[in-house]
Amino acid sequence: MPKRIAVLVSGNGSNLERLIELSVSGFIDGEISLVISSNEKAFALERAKRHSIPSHVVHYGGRSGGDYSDAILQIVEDCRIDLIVLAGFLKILSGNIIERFRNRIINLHPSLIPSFCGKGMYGEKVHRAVIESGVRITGATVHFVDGGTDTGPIILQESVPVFCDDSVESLSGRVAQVEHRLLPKAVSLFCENRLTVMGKRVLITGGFYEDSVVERL
Ligand SMILES: Nc1nc2c(c(=O)[nH]1)N[C@@H](CN(C=O)c1ccc(C(=O)N[C@@H](CCC(=O)O)C(=O)O)cc1)CN2
Ligand SMILES: NCC(=O)N[C@@H]1O[C@H](COP(=O)([O-])[O-])[C@@H](O)[C@H]1O
Repeated sequence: MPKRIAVLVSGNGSNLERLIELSVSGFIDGEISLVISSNEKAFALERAKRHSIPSHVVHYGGRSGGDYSDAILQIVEDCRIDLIVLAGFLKILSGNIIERFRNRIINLHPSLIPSFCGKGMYGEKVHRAVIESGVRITGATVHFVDGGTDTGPIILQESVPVFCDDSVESLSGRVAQVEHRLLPKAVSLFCENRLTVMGKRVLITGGFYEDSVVERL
């Protein structure tokens, strides 16, 4: 039975678009069943509408983090969601949803965690910090979500070079190209039940990513 996937967004939705495309093509053995946005003006909502995917806007509205997260939990449980994907979602989840969806919430972050992450580090702020730091390598990370911010077990990462003449726009565009491959791959592995969390590590089994003795021979 294909997994039912909810994608949580706050902005443009280019990663949502890729997940929809690769779900429809069959690369992802799952259905994008629901989109939830924290921002009523998110273009990602237009993308959901164009693909006839049900969507909700859950306004933060000064609620506590736990109350806000509970509002989202109610919606995803009513929709029988199996996997929650945070694709540019800018609110920190907390409380019951973290436990009820332990190792079933995947987040995309535009750096190589544990660098350039945590509270206040999102979107262009990440790329600006990377450029200003002078590092020569950045990248993208897909990880499971826990009660902390960008602290959950890492599923996949891929590096991206930082060029000396990079702007926030040029760097974010290069990282986005990697994100548009990395996130669907992680979602696809989840839907194929190939991810096993052991402490802070994620084991990928049953194929190309398998970290097995055979592959080391
Ligand atoms: N429990 C978790 N919730 C979320 C995580 C997570 O790792 N654990 N990841 C974020 C996504 N994210 C980084 O990948 C992230 C998003 C937003 C922020 C942040 O500082 N947000 C501001 C508010 C921004 C706004 O509303 O415009 C804040 O909380 O003050 C940091 C990291 C999604 N949820
Ligand atoms: N810390 C969270 C964060 O910064 N997420 C980032 O928001 C962008 C969403 O793009 P999209 O709306 O086009 O998918 C992506 O680059 C994603 O890594």
